[in-house]
Amino acid sequence: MSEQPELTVQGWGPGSSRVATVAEPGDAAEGSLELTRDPDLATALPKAARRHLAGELGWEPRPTPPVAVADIRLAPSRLPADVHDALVALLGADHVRTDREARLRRAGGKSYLDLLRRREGDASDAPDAVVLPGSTEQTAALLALCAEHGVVVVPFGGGTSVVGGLSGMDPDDRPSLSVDLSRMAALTDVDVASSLVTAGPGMRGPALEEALGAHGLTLGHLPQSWEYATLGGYAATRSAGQSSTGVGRFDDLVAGLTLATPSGVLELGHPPASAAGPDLLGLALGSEGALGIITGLRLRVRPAPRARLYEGWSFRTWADGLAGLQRLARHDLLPDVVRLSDPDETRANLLNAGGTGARLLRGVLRARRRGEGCLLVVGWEGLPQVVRARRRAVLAVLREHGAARVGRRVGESWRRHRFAAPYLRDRLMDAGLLVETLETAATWTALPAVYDAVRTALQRSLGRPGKRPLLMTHVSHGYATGASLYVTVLADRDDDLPLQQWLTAKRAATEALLAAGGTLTHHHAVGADHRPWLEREVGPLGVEVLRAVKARLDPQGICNPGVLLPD
Ligand SMILES: Cc1cc2nc3c(=O)[nH]c(=O)nc-3n(C[C@H](O)[C@H](O)[C@H](O)COP(=O)(O)OP(=O)(O)OC[C@H]3O[C@@H](n4cnc5c(N)ncnc54)[C@H](O)[C@@H]3O)c2cc1C
Repeated sequence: MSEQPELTVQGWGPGSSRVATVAEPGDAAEGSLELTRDPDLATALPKAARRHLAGELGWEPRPTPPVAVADIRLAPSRLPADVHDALVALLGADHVRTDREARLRRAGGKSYLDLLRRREGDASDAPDAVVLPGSTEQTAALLALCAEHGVVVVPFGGGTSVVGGLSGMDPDDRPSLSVDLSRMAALTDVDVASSLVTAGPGMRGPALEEALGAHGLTLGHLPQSWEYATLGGYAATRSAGQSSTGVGRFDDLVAGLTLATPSGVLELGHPPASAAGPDLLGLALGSEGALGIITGLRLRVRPAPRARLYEGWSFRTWADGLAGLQRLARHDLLPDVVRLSDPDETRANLLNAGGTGARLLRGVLRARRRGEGCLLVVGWEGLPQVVRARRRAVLAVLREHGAARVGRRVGESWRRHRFAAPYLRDRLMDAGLLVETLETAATWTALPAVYDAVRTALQRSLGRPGKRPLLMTHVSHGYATGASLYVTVLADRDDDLPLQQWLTAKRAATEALLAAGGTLTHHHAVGADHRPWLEREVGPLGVEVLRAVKARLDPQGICNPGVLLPD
């Protein structure tokens, strides 16, 4: 694995045209996947897809490039000199940075709103300084120092938050530090017999998988942000990956962790299992830096898969697809990867894919006398005989629900391109588009209503005479009790009020999905953006309990005060 570059300030991937080489777990024998960052939309998106988008959205492609990075406005650092000197004494001068580049790179995350701000030249949410502790002890001392001086700390993992988790907002407007965890990024212990490993919070997915590969192990957590996101970030946001239906959400993969807080260090989690009171580990998972900083993780790993099989199926309708998945879920037959696209996403993906693969697929669908329908990608990983047996059990159920098999090429193509979409987003934003995603989860019973409610709300909010949004939805994580819904939204951008346009649409969608029985978030976390609705999910007493825990661990309220808890 080549060294992973830093994310560019205004988009996804590094600034250069060559993007990291991505070797997925188990890829060694087949060679690795290399993503390239297309310089413009014309090469990134096939002509048919551009035409389709323009027709669907009422969008006129137009150049809307970001301002030059050199022109991004950055206020002078407000870090008091005595705190700066104390930090240098604690961490060393190399690990306390107030330079423009360091601060800009840790300004906010990668939501559409974050990118809009950075593209418009606004970095008012940048930290006053960036510090890089190298151990739990240094992190604990750093927190004590910041608590004493009233300096806000915002843990920074990969910087891929899409819910404003790194905005550093503080009601008291105190100076803020971005605590970059990239120095704590090593695999420090491997216990093969117990399927447990210990790793630093700043380790990214590719580095972890490479290190585990040497021991014949894998974690198997593969969110779309896998190239950049970190283990600490996954735990702090309760992330879910593309194989989470099979391997579990990140929550399920954490056996224990170390949480440094201004009041001391907590060691949480006792594998394999414990009944010693309520599980305090659950308090740290999803705490988004508001209770302290995760400085180490014990993770549950598994043997690297010996076989991997991905394939595509086609349902005639969304309802058929949901019914098929529900049936599989109830009988504990769901594959490791399950991704059911609605008709709009299926059509867009077929156009976007272009090339021979997509032509072949369209041919297969025509031959089977179906429209584009709803594409289902399924994948199994593990021992060859187990993969074969699990697959056999699924095929019969899919066929009973009217699904037609469209082949392995489709599944393999999805697998190989599954990290590419964020690169395309930059190009779409360059051409005047609003591009954002949102997600929720609901029981199988409520899922159809949640789907309809979100679509209606977004269509109403973003529709204008001659213009309408394109809403592409998929189910990506299945449970016995329900599934997640993930919506990609494209619309012609309002060039005058772009932030307002999305804030209004997002508010409408959130109200609609909550009213229909969806959860506030399935895997992106609360951050700053979802804070106003947390009480709707956990109740007023639930918010009070969280506040009480925060008051005990962080009495000065310096730990990421802008996230999780409502004002
Ligand atoms: C293109 C794209 C695709 C994405 N795909 C997925 C996906 O498939 N699945 C998914 O779940 N999410 C996805 N996300 C969201 C994001 O990647 C996840 O939330 C991820 O877990 C964040 O990890 P990070 O290391 O980048 O954390 P950051 O963005 O750096 O931080 C996220 C939050 O956690 C806090 N934090 C970070 N590290 C620590 C720590 N060590 N201790 C305490 N708090 C900490 C931060 O302060 C912040 O509030 C995607 C985002 C993008 C931009």
